[in-house]
Amino acid sequence: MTEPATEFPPPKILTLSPAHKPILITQGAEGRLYKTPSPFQPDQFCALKYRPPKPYRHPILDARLTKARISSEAKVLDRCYREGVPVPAVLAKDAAAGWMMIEWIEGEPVRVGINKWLGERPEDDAVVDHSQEDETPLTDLMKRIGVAVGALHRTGVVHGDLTTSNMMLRPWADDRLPNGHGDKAEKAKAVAGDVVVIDFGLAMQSQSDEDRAVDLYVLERAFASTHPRAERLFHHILDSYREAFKKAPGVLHKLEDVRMRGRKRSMLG
Ligand SMILES: Nc1ncnc2c1ncn2[C@@H]1O[C@H](COP(=O)(O)OP(=O)(O)OP(=O)(O)O)[C@@H](O)[C@H]1O
Repeated sequence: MTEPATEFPPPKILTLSPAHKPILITQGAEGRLYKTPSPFQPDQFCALKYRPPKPYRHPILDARLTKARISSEAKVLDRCYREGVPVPAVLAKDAAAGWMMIEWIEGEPVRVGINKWLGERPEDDAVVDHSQEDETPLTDLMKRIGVAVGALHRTGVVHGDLTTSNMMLRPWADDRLPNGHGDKAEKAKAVAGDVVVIDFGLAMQSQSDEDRAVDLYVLERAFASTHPRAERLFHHILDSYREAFKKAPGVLHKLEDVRMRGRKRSMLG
């Protein structure tokens, strides 16, 4: 079998220091993500997002598209970072060469944290008795997600692909972590941490309620299919979004229409 990493060579920037071997983290249809020591602080890591040339595309068109996509993603990230939205900082970029270097976010995707919390529960949430369960750590995480999305929309950015895989849980320092041992404490630790939004490959600048509502709808649908056993808690995300973002009422009103259209579409097949 061909080793995927050798199909396309890594970008030149990653070959300059032979002592630092980049680690290929993911390889998607469009790009690859490497973890590599930061050239600015060698005791820290950074993430290098690379869009290799596509041999099936016309080279001039391909170069233009790659440059535009990297530039646009870096621009949106920069804007969010400057305005205090929790996203990775952009450290360097060479859009023409198809890469940007961003801050490495420690921790796991929110998807993994929520699934650890949910553990081995039956898929049919209705059969579970939640009355005896303290769900505060999980609902607190949902509220942090709503605050992060509210902050994003406040800066005039819509993400385009909000899912719990495109959010990381950056670990808290020990003194902020839930105390104790045993299953309950372990579950609480799984959903602890700051929410950092990643993957702005489909993001755009927009102030429209409709675009923001679609962003929330995408998250709602992704959440329901990734975490069906926590679907009844999704409203906590919307509640905290409403508190975090002044223009939320208009967006949430639009969300009703977007849902309606979604239902009609799925009825028509
Ligand atoms: N800054 C980061 N720090 C740590 N891990 C990251 C970071 N950015 C991305 N990752 C990890 O790499 C994975 C892929 O990253 P990302 O979603 O940005 O790339 P992609 O899906 O290939 O992008 P695109 O959808 O734009 O083609 C993420 O799911 C996450 O696990």
